[in-house]
Order: sequence, then structure tokens, then C-alpha cells
Amino acid sequence: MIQVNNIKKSYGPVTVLNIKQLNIGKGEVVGLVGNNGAGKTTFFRSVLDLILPDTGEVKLNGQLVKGDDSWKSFTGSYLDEGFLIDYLSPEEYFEFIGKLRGLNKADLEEFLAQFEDIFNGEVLGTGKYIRNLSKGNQKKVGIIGALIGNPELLILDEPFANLDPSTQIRLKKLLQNQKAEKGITMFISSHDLSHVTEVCDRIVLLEKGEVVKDAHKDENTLKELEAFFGKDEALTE
Ligand SMILES: Nc1ncnc2c1ncn2[C@@H]1O[C@H](COP(=O)(O)OP(=O)(O)OP(=O)(O)O)[C@@H](O)[C@H]1O
Repeated sequence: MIQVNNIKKSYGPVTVLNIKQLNIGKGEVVGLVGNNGAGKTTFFRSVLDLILPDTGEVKLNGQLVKGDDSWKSFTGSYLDEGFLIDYLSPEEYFEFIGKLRGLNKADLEEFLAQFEDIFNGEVLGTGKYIRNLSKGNQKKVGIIGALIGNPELLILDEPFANLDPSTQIRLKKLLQNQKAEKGITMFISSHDLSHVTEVCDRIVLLEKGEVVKDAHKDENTLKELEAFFGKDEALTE
């Protein structure tokens, strides 16, 4: 589903992304972890053709993302508030995406009704514009918007950040359901090692723009990640 070959991105003299090869198969749920500045967002932006890597290529379903729009019809993504339209209400935003994805009003309403618990009365029917929602509620709009039209591929940057604990748990269940019921391919970054390990089957670890670990989840994954990220702590103790 995702094929990455030799992508490199530098800003001035600093190389912030350098990935030789990474393939994500259909139906795989892959977590991307790494410290601040490791290159996670840059990687996602390259996959979604939002920045042009200096070298290399990204293909989605065999199509180069550069210069081809066909991948957009099966890809849902939410990286940050830049994906939202501030002057619309959540309803108007969902309607806009629904139209792009070919849903009629009734289908859209039925789709949105599933997420009543996640919206928690704070997103629909409030009369607020997206710009006036809290950060967490804006994120809910972005994530649910990315799911409109049943994408085959879902890319989310830090979906758990800014969400309250109840919503984090609901989102975790939602993503697990997407995996179990729809077989959707997901690529998700997170600083929450526990959430990302729970949801994903495979974890890719980025450090200074390079993949330093790429492994399928097993019963030791969370402990290994905690040990990896706690290594400097251990040295200073
Ligand atoms: N437009 C830009 N100009 C210069 N440097 C940039 C630019 N965009 C990103 N960078 C740098 O690229 C590096 C990787 O940033 P990126 O946002 O991809 O990291 P990240 O892993 O997503 O971090 P975080 O966990 O903090 O969100 C950082 O050092 C960042 O400062």
C-alpha cells in the first residue's frame, strides 16, 4: 500500500529525513514513533505529497504520489489544523468532505451518528465555527473527517495528543474497529507508547530522520520502546 524508496529531505545542511526503504502492506497498522524533531511529520508530509523530498519516491497502491492524484480517492489523513477550514462549522466541513467523497446527506448523517460518543455534544449542533472549538475538539473534527468515505489508507499524526482520556480510549477502540471490520491500512504517529503499541501491529522507530528499528509487535514491544526512550535517563541515574 505504501512504498518508500530512498527519500531524503534536508533543510540547509541538516538532513531531517533519510529513509532507504519502507513498505507497508495492505491492512497493516503501523505506528511511527520518535522523539521531537525525529522527522515523523516530515515523513508523513512526504507520503502525502505535501513536501517534495530532495531524492527518492513514494508510491501509494503502486502510483507515485508526485504528479498523480489517484491516491487521494482512497487516502484519508489528518496531520494538523491546516487540514481544517476555520470559517466552516463542523457540519459544513463534514458536508464538504462528504461531497468530495461522493456521500449524500443521508449517508453522511448516518456515518456521523456513529461518533456521537466521541463528539460528546461538543462538536455537532453547537453553532460554533471550527476556529472556535477547543484544540481537542478540532482534532476530533479532523480525524472523523479523514474517515469519511471509508478510505483504504488512513494517516494520522499524533491522533491522541490534546484528547481527554475518555476520548483517547474511544479513539483507540475506533481505530481498532477500523482495523478489525474494514481492514484499513493505517500509519499513525504517537508519543504515547502505550496507545500506539496497543493499536498497531508494527512499530517503526525514527531517530534523526532514519529508521533505527522496524519490528512487528510482540509482548516485549512496549517494554523495549520504554527502555529505548528511557536510555538517557538510565545513564544519568
Ligand atoms: N520548513 C522547515 N525548515 C527547516 N527545518 C524544518 C522545516 N520543517 C521541519 N524542519 C525540521 O525537520 C526536523 C524534523 O521535524 P518534524 O516536524 O518532522 O519532526 P517530528 O518527529 O514530527 O517532531 P515532533 O514529535 O516534535 O512533532 C526538525 O528538526 C524540524 O525543525
